[in-house]
Amino acid sequence: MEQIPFIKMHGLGNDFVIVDGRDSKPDLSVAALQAIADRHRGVGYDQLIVLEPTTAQADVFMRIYNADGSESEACGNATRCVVNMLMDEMSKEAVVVETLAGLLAGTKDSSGVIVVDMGKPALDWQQIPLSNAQDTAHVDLVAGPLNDPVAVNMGNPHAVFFVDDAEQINLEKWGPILENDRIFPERANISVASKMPNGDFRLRVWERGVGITLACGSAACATIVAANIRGLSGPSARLHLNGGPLDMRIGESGNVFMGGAIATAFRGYLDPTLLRGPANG
Ligand SMILES: N[C@H](CCC[C@H](N)C(=O)O)C(=O)O
Repeated sequence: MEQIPFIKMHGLGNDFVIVDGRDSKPDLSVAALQAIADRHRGVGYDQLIVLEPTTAQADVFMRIYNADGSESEACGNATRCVVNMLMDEMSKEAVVVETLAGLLAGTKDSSGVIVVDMGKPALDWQQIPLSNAQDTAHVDLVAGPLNDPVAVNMGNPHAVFFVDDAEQINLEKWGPILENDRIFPERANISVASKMPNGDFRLRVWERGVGITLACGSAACATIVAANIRGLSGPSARLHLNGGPLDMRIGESGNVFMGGAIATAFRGYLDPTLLRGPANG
């Protein structure tokens, strides 16, 4: 029976099963991805990451699956985990990760924090994508207490709603409704953000294909971009996610940089029964 080794890492509790497919690519069906994601019967993850060989000017290609088995183009927290892993493995000071969204460079800052360059946001309505022509700085979308989001593509689609108090929003209710709104033909990651008295932001995220997570790096990128567009912040801010803080900065080039904690939780093997899909009962 095939034994697939994995490493479990997380960025602020946004957790990843990372499989090294650089020598041989694992064959993971949607059923297997969902079975592995099950936190009771499987391993549990927000995203499953497969490292693959790269042909570009990069050190690795990173494929990203959500817990529902769908594929995503970008994942900020997993990029930081993979950068850290490859810096150790390759004894490099900086690592370039290729994703469906492009090449992302990561390195360690002077205090040991992994910082990745998440690239430039895309802000045209076709690039989000939205289903019709809209000003992405003020999207015509309402759900309960939420309205007037900023839409940002950071490789993947995001909608950011600024509210008085993000804690008060019933994200379990409105997240899935907005994720699947017809205005988002590829669905979207849904963020609610509120500015704190000290100029930081509180950010809660309903992730496309997952649900509420403890942190979402690409949503943090979308939020600093959205806050900057709305004049709510300058080019940098600290965002407080459920799992902890991310330090965000829009560089002079327009690229978005993100730094924060990551950790390795454990290593193991995917049980072959999981690879066949969900167990009965
Ligand atoms: N947790 C990830 C985002 C996953 C995005 C995914 N949910 C999607 O775009 O479908 C992050 O740190 O950026």
